[in-house]
Amino acid sequence: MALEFTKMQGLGNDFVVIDNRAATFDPTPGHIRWLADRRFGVGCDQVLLVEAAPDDGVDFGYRIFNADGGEVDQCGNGARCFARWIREHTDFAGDPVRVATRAGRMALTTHPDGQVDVDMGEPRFEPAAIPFEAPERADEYELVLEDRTFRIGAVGLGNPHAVMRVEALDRVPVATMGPAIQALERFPEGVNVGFVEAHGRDHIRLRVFERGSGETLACGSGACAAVAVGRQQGWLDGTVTVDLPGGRLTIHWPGPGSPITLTGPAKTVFEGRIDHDPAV
Ligand SMILES: N[C@@H](CCC[C@H](N)C(=O)O)C(=O)O
Repeated sequence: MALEFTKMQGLGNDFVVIDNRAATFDPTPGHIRWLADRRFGVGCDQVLLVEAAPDDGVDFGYRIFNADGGEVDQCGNGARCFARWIREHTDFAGDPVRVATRAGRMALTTHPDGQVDVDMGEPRFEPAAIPFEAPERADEYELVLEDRTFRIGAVGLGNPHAVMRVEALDRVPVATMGPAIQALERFPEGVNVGFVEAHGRDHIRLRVFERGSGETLACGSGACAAVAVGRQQGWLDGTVTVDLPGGRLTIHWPGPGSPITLTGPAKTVFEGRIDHDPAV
């Protein structure tokens, strides 16, 4: 088996994108881990499949796999790359591009300057919708890690997020705290963990330790999660500039009852073809 792919990135969160509209690729977790492997495969944080539309209400289907092989429901930076891939590889001219994911439907709007807007739907704060184990919905929850208590916000963006506000982002041990929070049984489907340093009401710095991929240079749904939690807790406004290690996103959330949108770049790095490793 040989696979044609496009390598793409959104602020350094990188993707192997495969045209699967003809449904010829039925990946196992082993296939995904091989494609995502930076030494034995292509290398990426997530593998994205472009699929045929499952019904008349959308233009395409969109499947997402983390580097560890697990299929997940949402990827904001991936959605921007997905929209750019559609513009570069098909003659589809509809605007926005409407896609179906396991998390629901998304609308993706491409701009001539390379920026893409993603409608990520309404943030969900009910614990069952995240999912997160808590006796009742709250703006803040306490988490105990090795006898220390930390305060987090929890939110669902089609995928689960924990958000911790910190004073000094560069001093946070993201590589150990991220996995420790992910391992808590209170997140039955795992969680993406964001650490946020606020600079006023309209600007934050953010690092995200992603479920299934580790710390990435940027996480679109994580940026939406950080802004949704900050707005819900009352320390952020409705339009926020988010600086991640890989670059800048703009997030807009008017508040409850409205969808949250993210805007940022998406780029093709190269096109390639990889022969199937018979050991996979
Ligand atoms: N990088 C993504 C999120 C990808 C999925 C995530 N790791 C999960 O398991 O939910 C983004 O930009 O949103």
